[in-house]
Amino acid sequence: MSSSFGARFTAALAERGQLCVGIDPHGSLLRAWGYDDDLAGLEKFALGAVEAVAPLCSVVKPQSAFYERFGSAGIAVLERVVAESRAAGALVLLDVKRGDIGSTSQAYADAYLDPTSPLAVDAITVSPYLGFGSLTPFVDTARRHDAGLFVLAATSNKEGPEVQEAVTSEAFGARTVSAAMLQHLRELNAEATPLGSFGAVVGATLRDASFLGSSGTEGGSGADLAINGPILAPGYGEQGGTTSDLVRIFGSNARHVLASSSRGVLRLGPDPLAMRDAVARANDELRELLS
Ligand SMILES: O=C(O)c1cc(=O)[nH]c(=O)n1[C@@H]1O[C@H](COP(=O)(O)O)[C@@H](O)[C@H]1O
Repeated sequence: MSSSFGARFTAALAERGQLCVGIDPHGSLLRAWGYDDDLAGLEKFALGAVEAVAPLCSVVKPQSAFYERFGSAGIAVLERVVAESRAAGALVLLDVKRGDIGSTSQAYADAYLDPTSPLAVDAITVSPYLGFGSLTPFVDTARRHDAGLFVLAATSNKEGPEVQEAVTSEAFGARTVSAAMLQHLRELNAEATPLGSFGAVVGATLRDASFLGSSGTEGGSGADLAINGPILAPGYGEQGGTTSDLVRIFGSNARHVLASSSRGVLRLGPDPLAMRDAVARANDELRELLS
């Protein structure tokens, strides 16, 4: 790879738009497409979705668990999803939400970020809740191989605030956990051009983004989300997040936001034209309102 993930991300969004489609083979969706919820169904569903949307999308995001449930044969399908998405010109963000003690994190980083690995992708999601420093092997490996990370900062689910809005002790800055994660990312991305490679996950569903502020009680969209890095906004579509929510939450940083929708697009299949049409319309709306 010749350029950093941040540079590839920036170019991909400029060329193809800000919608990411999640390739999440839910059993219920396989059945809705007329397939059995088995390995053959998984393969037809996942590769059909990739064939329909990957040529149009800047980024596709397969969620590993939906493939893992079929064991090694499911992982083999995931490998094909990765290869065929890349062949269609999309970046691949593998959603695995990994995070462990440092030495184990290194093994995860080798599995997903080293280009010689069978499951190597452009970027992965990681969880910082063993402490941001436990992600150091991911950061170093990503730098070495021009890959990217998306760190869970403020997730789209309603249970997240118990952990993410908690306020750290004075020793760690007396700010919300989410604000602390964003600060770490800001430091990792400092001075990168055109954009750093270390992204944040911030849900498109947040009703109040003020807890992302450095004080924990004020702030909000503008300065606090200026991490000079990519932002993944899941929860767009099926979970209720809209383009106007992205404008409200991300303010002037909205141009670095990748809005992610899985079921909202996939449930329009198996007709490829219906899925492509939904991607094109969402990208038009995002382009109009976010840039
Ligand atoms: O990291 C993620 O992708 C993620 C983070 C988050 O805060 N919320 C969230 O929904 N996700 C993932 O985004 C996808 C959302 O799917 P839909 O609700 O069907 O659009 C799923 O693959 C989730 O695992």
